[in-house]
Amino acid sequence: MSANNAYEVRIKRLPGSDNLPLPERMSAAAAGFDLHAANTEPVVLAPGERALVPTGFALAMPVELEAQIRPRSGLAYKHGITTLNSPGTIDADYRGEVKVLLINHGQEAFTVLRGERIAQMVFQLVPSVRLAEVDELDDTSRGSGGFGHTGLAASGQSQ
Ligand SMILES: O=c1ccn([C@H]2C[C@H](O)[C@@H](COP(=O)(O)OP(=O)(O)OP(=O)(O)O)O2)c(=O)[nH]1
Ligand SMILES: [Mg+2]
Repeated sequence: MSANNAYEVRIKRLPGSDNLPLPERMSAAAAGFDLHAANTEPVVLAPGERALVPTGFALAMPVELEAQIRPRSGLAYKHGITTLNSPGTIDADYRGEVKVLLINHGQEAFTVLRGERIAQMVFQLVPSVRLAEVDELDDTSRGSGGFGHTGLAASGQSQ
């Protein structure tokens, strides 16, 4: 953390993206930085189609962080445009261009124009974890029940 209590994430504009805004928070306490599309030509997504849209930047963040690429609800609600691999994962050691995998779940074709805010990037802490292999796991009341298991005994129907 830096002096003002913020993690410093380095961001580098890639060639050709000088005139694009960097990712930006649209309100003071927004969780996400909106990402601008860096495609030079319009990208047309027919219903059901997907495309990897460039953003024009690369990152170097502290190892304890990841960045998640999440959909914008407005695009999802109005046009059925979302991120296919939601949330996308940007690893701390990734130095390539951040890209957004969009899919059109709507009924109409959608055109992605350069500069448009297509998704948002949320930074998250990733705890340091080490897997320890064992022969037996401790018991719990849930045990191996899952996938709608709770409530089955009472109603005969999962919820
Ligand atoms: O929405 C995304 C998801 C991933 N990436 C980049 C950053 C990430 O660090 C890398 C790998 O992503 P992921 O681990 O999700 O993909 P993979 O299919 O497992 O590829 P790899 O074998 O390269 O890890 O691709 C993006 O730019 N946008
Ligand atoms: Mg991977």
